[in-house]
Amino acid sequence: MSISVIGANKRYGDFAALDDVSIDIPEGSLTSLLGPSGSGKSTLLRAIAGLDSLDSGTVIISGNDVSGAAPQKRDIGFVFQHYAAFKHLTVRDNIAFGLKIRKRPKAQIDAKVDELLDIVGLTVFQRRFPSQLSGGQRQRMALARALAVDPQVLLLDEPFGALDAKVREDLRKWLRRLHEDVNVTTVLVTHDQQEALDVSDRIAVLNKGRIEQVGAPDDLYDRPANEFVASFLGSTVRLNGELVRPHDIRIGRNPEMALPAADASLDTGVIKATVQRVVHLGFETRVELIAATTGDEFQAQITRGDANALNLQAGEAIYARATKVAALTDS
Ligand SMILES: Nc1ncnc2c1ncn2[C@@H]1O[C@H](COP(=O)(O)OP(=O)(O)OP(=O)(O)O)[C@@H](O)[C@H]1O
Repeated sequence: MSISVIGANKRYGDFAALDDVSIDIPEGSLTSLLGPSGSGKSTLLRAIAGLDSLDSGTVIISGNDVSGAAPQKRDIGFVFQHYAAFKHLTVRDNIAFGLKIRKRPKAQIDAKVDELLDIVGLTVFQRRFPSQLSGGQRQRMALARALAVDPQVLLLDEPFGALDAKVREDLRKWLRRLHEDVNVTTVLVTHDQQEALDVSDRIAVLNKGRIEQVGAPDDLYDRPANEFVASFLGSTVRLNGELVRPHDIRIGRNPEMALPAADASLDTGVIKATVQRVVHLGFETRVELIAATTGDEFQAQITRGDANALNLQAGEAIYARATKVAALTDS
C-alpha cells in the first residue's frame, strides 16, 4: 500500500523537527529515510505510524487519510532498534502474540507462525526465550512478530542499529530477500548510507527536518541534487574546485597518466600532490594526499592491485587527476 505524507510540520519549542515535509512512498517499495542524527527521520516515521502527532500536515495510507487515526487503526508493523520482546514468552509465542490477541483460530495461528519462523530462519529456535537469542536473531524475531498480522505497511526504525557491522550486513541482505518474498511496503530509518544503498529501492535524504532529495540509490549517488546529498551518500573531496568521489581520482608517478578512453574528453587538470599516508582497507586502498600548490588534503580510493603496483611511499610526490566530477542536479 502506498503512503503519502503531505506538508508535515512538527516543532519542539522553537526547533523544527519536520519542516514542511512531503513524500510519496510507492506501494511495495522499500524506502529508506536517510540522514544524520537529529535530521527528523524518526519523527517522520513515528508520524506515519501515528505514535507522534503532527502540528500540521496529512498522512495518507492506501488512499485513506489516517492523520487523526490511532496507531492500532493504521494497520502497520513497527520494529525499533531496541525491540521489547516479551521475555517470559518463547520465540514462537512472541511471534504468535498479535494473532492470539486478535483471537484468530489456533490452526490459522500455527500455520502462520510456522511460515514466519521459516521465513526469518528461526524454526530451530522456536522454543527458546528471547534472552537465549543473539541480537540479530532477536531482531529477526521482531520482524516476524511485526509481519504476523499481515500489516499493510512495515516501519523499521534503525532495526539493526545496535548490532555489530558483520551481523548488520547479513541482516541487510536478509531484509532485502524478505522484502522480495513478502513485498510489504516498507520504510526503513537509517543513518548508515551503506545500508540505505544496499537495501533500498528508494532513498529519501533528510537534513534539518527537510527532505533534500528522493530517488533510486543510483540516481542519488550519480546525480545528487546538492553537495549535502553528494557527501552524505559516500565521501567526496575537492580537486581543482570540483566535487569528486575518491574512487574517481587516478593517481600516478607522471603527469601524462592515461585517462580511460570513455573519459578522454574530460579534462579536469592534473595536480601535483604529496602522499601522506597509504591505508589498506581490504579490497580498496585509501591514499591520503596533500595538494602541492594549495596544501589542501584530499584522498583517492584505488584498488589494492593498483596500490601494490604503484607501491607508493609516504612523502613521495605524485600526480592526481579526476576522471569524473559529481554533477549536482540542483545547481
Ligand atoms: N520529544 C521531543 N522533545 C524535544 N525535541 C525532540 C523530541 N523528539 C525529537 N526531538 C528533536 O527533534 C529532532 C529530530 O529528532 P529525530 O529523532 O526525528 O531525529 P533522527 O533523524 O531520527 O535522529 P537519530 O538518528 O539521532 O535518531 C532532534 O533534534 C531531536 O532532538
